[in-house]
Amino acid sequence: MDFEKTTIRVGILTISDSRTPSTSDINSFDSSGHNLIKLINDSNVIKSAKVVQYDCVTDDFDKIQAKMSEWCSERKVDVLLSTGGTGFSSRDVTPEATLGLVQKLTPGISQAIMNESLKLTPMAMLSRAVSGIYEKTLIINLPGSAKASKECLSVVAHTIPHAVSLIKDEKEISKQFHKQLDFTANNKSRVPECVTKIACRPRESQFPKMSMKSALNILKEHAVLQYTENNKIKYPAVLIFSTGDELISIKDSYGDCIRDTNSVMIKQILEQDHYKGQVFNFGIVRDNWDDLCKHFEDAFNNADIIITSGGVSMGEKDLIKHVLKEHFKSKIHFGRVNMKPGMPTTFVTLFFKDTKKYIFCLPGNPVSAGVCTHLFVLPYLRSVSGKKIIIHSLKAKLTHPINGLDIRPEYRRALLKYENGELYVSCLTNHQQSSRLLSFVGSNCLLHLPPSSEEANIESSTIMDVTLIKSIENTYIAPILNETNLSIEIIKKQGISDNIKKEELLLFSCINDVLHLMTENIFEAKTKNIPTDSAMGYVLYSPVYSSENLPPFPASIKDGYAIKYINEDCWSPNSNIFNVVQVSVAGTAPDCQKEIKEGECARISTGAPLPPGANCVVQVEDTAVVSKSSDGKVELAISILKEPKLFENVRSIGSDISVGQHLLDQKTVLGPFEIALLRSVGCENVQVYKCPSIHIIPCNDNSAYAISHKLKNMLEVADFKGNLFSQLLCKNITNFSELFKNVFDYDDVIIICGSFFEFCDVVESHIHIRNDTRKISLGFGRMNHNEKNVVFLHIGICDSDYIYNCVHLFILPFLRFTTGRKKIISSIKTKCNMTLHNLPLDKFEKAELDYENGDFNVTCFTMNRQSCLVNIPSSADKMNNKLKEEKKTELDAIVTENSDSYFIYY
Ligand SMILES: Nc1nc2c(c(=O)[nH]1)N[C@H]1C(S)=C(S)[C@@H](COP(=O)(O)OP(=O)(O)OC[C@H]3O[C@@H](n4cnc5c(N)ncnc54)[C@H](O)[C@@H]3O)O[C@H]1N2
Ligand code: MOO
Repeated sequence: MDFEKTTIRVGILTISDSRTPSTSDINSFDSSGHNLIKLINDSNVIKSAKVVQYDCVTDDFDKIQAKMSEWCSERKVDVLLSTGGTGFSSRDVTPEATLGLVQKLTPGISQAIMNESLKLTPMAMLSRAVSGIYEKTLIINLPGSAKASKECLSVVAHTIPHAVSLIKDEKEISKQFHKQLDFTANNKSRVPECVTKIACRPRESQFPKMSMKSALNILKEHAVLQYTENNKIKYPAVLIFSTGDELISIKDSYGDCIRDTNSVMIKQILEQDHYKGQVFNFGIVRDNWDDLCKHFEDAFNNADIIITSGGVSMGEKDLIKHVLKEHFKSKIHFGRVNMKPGMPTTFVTLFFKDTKKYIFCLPGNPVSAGVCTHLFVLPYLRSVSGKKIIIHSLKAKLTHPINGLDIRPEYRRALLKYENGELYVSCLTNHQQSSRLLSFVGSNCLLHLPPSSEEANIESSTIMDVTLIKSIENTYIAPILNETNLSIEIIKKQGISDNIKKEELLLFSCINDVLHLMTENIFEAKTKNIPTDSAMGYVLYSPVYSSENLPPFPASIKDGYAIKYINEDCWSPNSNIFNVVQVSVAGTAPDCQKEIKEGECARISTGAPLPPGANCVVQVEDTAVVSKSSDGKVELAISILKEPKLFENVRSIGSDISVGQHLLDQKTVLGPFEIALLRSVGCENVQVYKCPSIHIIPCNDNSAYAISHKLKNMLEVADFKGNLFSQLLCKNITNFSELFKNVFDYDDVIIICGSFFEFCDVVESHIHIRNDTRKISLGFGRMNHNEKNVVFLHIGICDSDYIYNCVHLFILPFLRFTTGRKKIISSIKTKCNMTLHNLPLDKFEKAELDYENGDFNVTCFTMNRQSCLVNIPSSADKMNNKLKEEKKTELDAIVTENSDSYFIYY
C-alpha cells in the first residue's frame, strides 16, 4: 500500500546580528542558512521536504517571535529550523523566544541532538537549543555554525516526516496505510447480492447518460462557499485515491506491470491550478468491498471532497458506486455522463458524522481521469475557492475540417495557438484512446466536439469551444511594441557579442536582444537529475524514450467476455452460445491463463489480460445469461446478441506505448500528464534544467531594502522554483567582491538593489538600459568567479512601477530562459474596455485582463487584480487619438500574473 506523503514545507530562519550585514562585515554571508537550504532542497536530507521560506533576523526576541509566529500561524511551514542564537552570550535569545511561543515541548528531539553532538565535541554542551510545537508546526533550534547545524539536522532529519504527519493528525491515516492488506473479501455477508451473484448482475448500466450541461449544473448547485471564523474562504480538504487490483505503486514496480499514474496526476492537476486547500493522496486501494468501505471511512474522517479513480464501469470488481450506495447510503447525483472520454464519471454526496461529503468517482482510464479532473473537478474547486472564472473555455478557429464524429460529445486533445491576435485550434493526429496518456503530448487544450447525431462533420474555420489544460507556448511580443522607442545606454561592453551597437533601439528588438545577450553570452544552463514525481514545472533536458510496452499484454477495453471468434460468414444471434470457462479480472497474471477454445469464453474486465486463444471481447451489454449454477450465483454459459468483430475491444501489446518509442522531446515543460506518462513506463528520474540560485542584495540606501523586499515577493508569486535568498541592507561597502565572495560561490544570479556605484567595477561586462517615461532601468553584467559565470542584475533607486516593469519585461523572462523554457514573455492583443480621455502617453500601464465572448479585454486604472501591462503608445502614434475616442481599441498587453483567466501557465 502506498501512502504518498505530501511535501513537507520547511522554513529556515537565520538568527544572527552578524549574518545580517548592516555593517560591512566580511563574515556576513549566511553560510549556515544557505547550507541548510542546499541540504534540504538539493541533497534531500529530509524525505519529501522543500524549503519554502527563508529569512534572516537579528538576535532580537520580538523579531524572532514575530517571524516564527507569522510562519506558523499562517501555516506557511510544517517545520521551522532556526539557526543561531542558542549560545551563552547576552544577545543569544533564540531558545527563550521559542519557548515563549511553543504550545508543546518536544524534549526528545533536543536531547537526541545533544547526545549525538556530545559524541563529536564537548563544546556541544554550550548549546541551549530547544524544540517544540506551535500550532501545526515543529520548531527546532539548531546552532549557528554551518558545520554544527548540518550535524544536528542530520541527527533528526529521518524522524521529521513522521513527526510532521503526527502533528498534522495524519496518524490514523498513516497507521491504516501501513497495514498489510488482505486482498480477498472474506466477509461476503455484508456485500449485496447484486455484487456476489455474478449471474444476476445487470446487463445494462442503471445510470442514464446525463448531458454535460446537466452534470455541470448539478455540480454548481453543490458548490457552496464556506467561511472560517474570521470570514475568510475555507478551502475544503481533498483526498484522492486510485482503485484497482492490478495497480502497483511506482516504487514497488518492475517491468511489465500497470503502475498507478492517476492519484499523483490528479493531485498535480489541482496543484497546477493553484488549489489552495490541503490535498492528500492515499495511493492505491484494492477492489474489495471491505477495503473500499474502510478507506472511504478514513477518507471521510480526513477530508470533505474525495476523488477516486477506477472501478466505476460494468465489471464484477467495479464496486465504487455499490459501496457508496449500499454501505454509506449516499445519493448518486449522476453515474454516467454522455461524453468521450469519461463516460462512467460519477458524482455522489452523503452525510458522514453530520458533515456533507462530496465524492467525484472518475473512470480509471488515465486519459479519462485526467480529462474529467479538468472538466468536473477543477470547475467545482474553483467555485468553492471563490474564483471568478469557473469553467474556462475559449473560442478558437478550427484550422482544418473534421469528419467522423463520435456518437458521444467528445473532448479531443488538441493544440491551441495564438497568432496575429487570433486563437486557432488543430486536432492532433495521434491515437486518442482513453488509456493512452501519450495522446496528451503536444496538446494544450480539449476541443469540444458535438456528437455525430448533431453534425455530420465540421468545416474548417468554424469557431469552436476549447478548454485549456496547459499554457499556450507560442505567445510572443506583439508587433506594435516594435513601434515603441526605447533608448538603450551601453555603459561598458566586454566579451559580449556585437549584436547590440545602436544607441537607440526599438523596444521589441531591445528586449529580444537583451535577453539573447544575457542568456547566450552570460548564462550557462545547468541540469540536474530529479525524481519524476517532483519534476512539475521543470523543463526536460533531453528526450525520453520508453523501455517498456504498454499494455505489457493484450488487454480488454471493456467489461464483457473474451471469445475465440472464427465464424465470420455464418454468425447468427441464436447460434452463439459460449461456455464461461474462466475469469480474467484486472490483476490476473497473464501467464496463468488457459487457452480459450472455440465455443468457450472468459469473463473479462476492463484492463484485464486477454487469455491465449481469444481474439475479441464482447461487452457485457451485448450478452445474455443462458445457463446458471444451481444456486443461481454463477453463470455457466452466455449468448452473444450482436455480431462480434475480430480484435474488437482489445488493446494489443504496446499499442499505447512500445519499447523504444519516443515519449517526450527535450525542452518539454513537465506537467501532470507528462509526469504520468513517464511514471506509467517506470521512469523514476529525469534530467531537467536546474533553476538558478538567486541572491538579492540591497545596498547603501534605506529604500533599497524596501525594493529588495518587493522584488523578492514578486519572484515568489511568480512560482520561481530556484533558491531565493535576500540580505538585510548592506551599508558603506568598501570591498564588495571580497565581502560577497561566499555568495558568488553559492549563487548564480545576484540582484543588487539601490545606489551601488561600484557596480561597473564589480562586473566584467555591463549593459544598462534606461527609459524614464516608460519606467525601465536595469543594469546587467557578468563576472567570472572561480571558473563559474555569475550574472549580476542591478535595479537602482526607483519606485515600484520601475520594479514591476523590469521584473516582467526582463528579469522573469531571463530567469525562465535559464530554466529551459521556450516561452518567455506572453503578450496578447486586447480590446480596451473604456475610452481614455486624459490618457497618459507613451507608457506601460498596469491593467486587469479579462476574457469574455471570445475577446481579451483590458480595464486600465483599476485597483482590482492587475494582471497585465498594457502598452500605451506615444503621442506620435495615431493609435492614441483612436484610443481617446473609441472604446474597444486594440492594445497590446504583456501578461504579468497567472490570473484566473488561466492563460499563462508556465
Ligand atoms: N461493458 C462495459 N465496459 C466498459 C464500459 C461500458 O460502458 N461497458 N465503459 C468503458 C469506459 S468508457 C471506461 S472509461 C472504462 C472505465 O472503467 P473503470 O472506471 O471501471 O476503471 P477500471 O476498470 O478500474 O480501469 C480502466 C483501465 O484503466 C487502468 N487504470 C485504472 N486505474 C489506473 C491508475 N490509477 N493508473 C493507471 N491505470 C489505471 C486499468 O488498468 C484499466 O486498464 O470502462 C470501460 N469499460
Ligand atoms: O469514456 Mo471512456 O473514458 O471512453 O474511456
